[in-house]
Amino acid sequence: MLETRLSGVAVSPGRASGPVVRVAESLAEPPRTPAPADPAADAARIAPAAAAVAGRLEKLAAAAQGEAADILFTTAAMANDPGLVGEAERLVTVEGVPAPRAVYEAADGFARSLAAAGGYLAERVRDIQDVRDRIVAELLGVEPPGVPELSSPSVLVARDLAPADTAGLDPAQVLALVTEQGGPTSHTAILARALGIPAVVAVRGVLDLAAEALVVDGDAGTVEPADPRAPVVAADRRAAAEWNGVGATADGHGVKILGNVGSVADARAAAEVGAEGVGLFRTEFCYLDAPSEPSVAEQRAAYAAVLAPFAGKPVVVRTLDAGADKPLAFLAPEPEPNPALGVRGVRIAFDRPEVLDRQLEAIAGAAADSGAEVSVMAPMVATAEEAAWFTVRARAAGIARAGVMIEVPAAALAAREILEVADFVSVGTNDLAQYTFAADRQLGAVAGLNDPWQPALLRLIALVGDAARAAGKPAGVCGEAAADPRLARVLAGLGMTSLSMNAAAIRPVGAALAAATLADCETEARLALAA
Ligand SMILES: C=C(OP(=O)(O)O)C(=O)O
Ligand SMILES: [Mg+2]
Repeated sequence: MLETRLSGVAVSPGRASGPVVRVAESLAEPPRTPAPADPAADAARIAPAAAAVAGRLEKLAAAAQGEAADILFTTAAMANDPGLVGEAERLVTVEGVPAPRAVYEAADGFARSLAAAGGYLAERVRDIQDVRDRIVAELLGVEPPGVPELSSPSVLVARDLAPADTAGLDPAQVLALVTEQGGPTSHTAILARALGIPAVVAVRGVLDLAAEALVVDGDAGTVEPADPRAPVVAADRRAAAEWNGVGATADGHGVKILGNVGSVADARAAAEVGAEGVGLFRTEFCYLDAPSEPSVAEQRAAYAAVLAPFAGKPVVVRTLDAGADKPLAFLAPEPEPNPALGVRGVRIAFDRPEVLDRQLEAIAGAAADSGAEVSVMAPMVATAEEAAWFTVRARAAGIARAGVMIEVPAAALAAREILEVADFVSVGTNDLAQYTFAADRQLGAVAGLNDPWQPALLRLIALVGDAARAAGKPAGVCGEAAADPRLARVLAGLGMTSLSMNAAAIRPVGAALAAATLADCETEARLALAA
């Protein structure tokens, strides 16, 4: 066991320790060559590999409960499907394809048929891909990729995790999350915070650490080996700060304290700790796994459920921000060399306005159903023309208040013109930092640049604050910068009128603002701008 303490970037608070479970690397597509020397013998390996995978899944299913058990039993049955095994064997014996590749191709054929069938069957595509990867891994004698089923509370260690994997984690079983890559504003980090799982990202060398157990400090950003025999320690997830629930400075200057949400659980958590509304509802988080576009009725019901805890309160619903690190299967663009600079966010809507119009219709319906005071905003707007295009469409859908996010430097520089057409703006500091510093928010190696205290970023936010004051319209921050209690005061000093954050940050940020006057905030802002 190495006696090393490793450092990374703390992204989700809390301290926890326990046994390590590693997330296996994703498998490369198996090659079609060389052809097997003895096709009959190679084909004969497939059925036992499939049976072994099915057996393990059945064992997990027997230990699980409810929906998880049903899903595992169904997946086990897929692994043993004679159609799948038979087609893979045929590819080996008739076409001379090596067994791992044959399983890969046979499963993909099934996946395509399921996708074409649509509806419930299309939702099984991921399951068949999971089965495919497990059988291929079995044939290759390696660990299957993805997050393993956890039978007891564990610390997960991964190179990186997809947002869909993180969203599916069970906070009762995942004590903490450590990744070797990833940045503080990556969506995996955001989801870990929302789930209340302590997390440290960009921990160089953690994959080489041979420790059986780890202590993870999500406040200090450190990871160190623990005694594997020591009892498991789960983080205390209660927010401690005192706050009276009214977003304001000590001298009564109002700054709304709002929640960032992506699910019903997030919305309930934000309402419980006293969020005054929602400043960012990431609608795409509802559909990270969806194989096809949800209908208007489905979207309306999903959004209404998230809005329900905020009846009578302001809620900002962001239209789908698909692309880059949040791919949605039904809005996949043509392959691009630089997805973060490509067709993502509102840019997808320019090509496919009907998808946006259906979403706006669903949002208007959900507003009526829930009684929340709903506004909409568009992600990744770059110019005032784009802002005008969006607000016209939103109003045509019957949504009275329409704003845009400021997350591209060009939009911060054009904030005055944008506020001539939009009712409000909200600064997405995660992307604004990424694009200002040309530093990928998912990359641990450049995490230092994606630091919202950087004066260059704060100067852009100051421009937005000035434009909002001049226009007499609201400007908020809904990026992760708003969740830092000290930075929250700086943002208020720069003219931001609302701050939106994960549930765990609401009380500490509310308390930090209440402890300073507006003049204090402005002084802190001046110091930070000049740092
Ligand atoms: C809030 C933001 O949007 P997201 O993190 O979802 O990209 C942001 O970019 O700061
Ligand atoms: Mg963004």
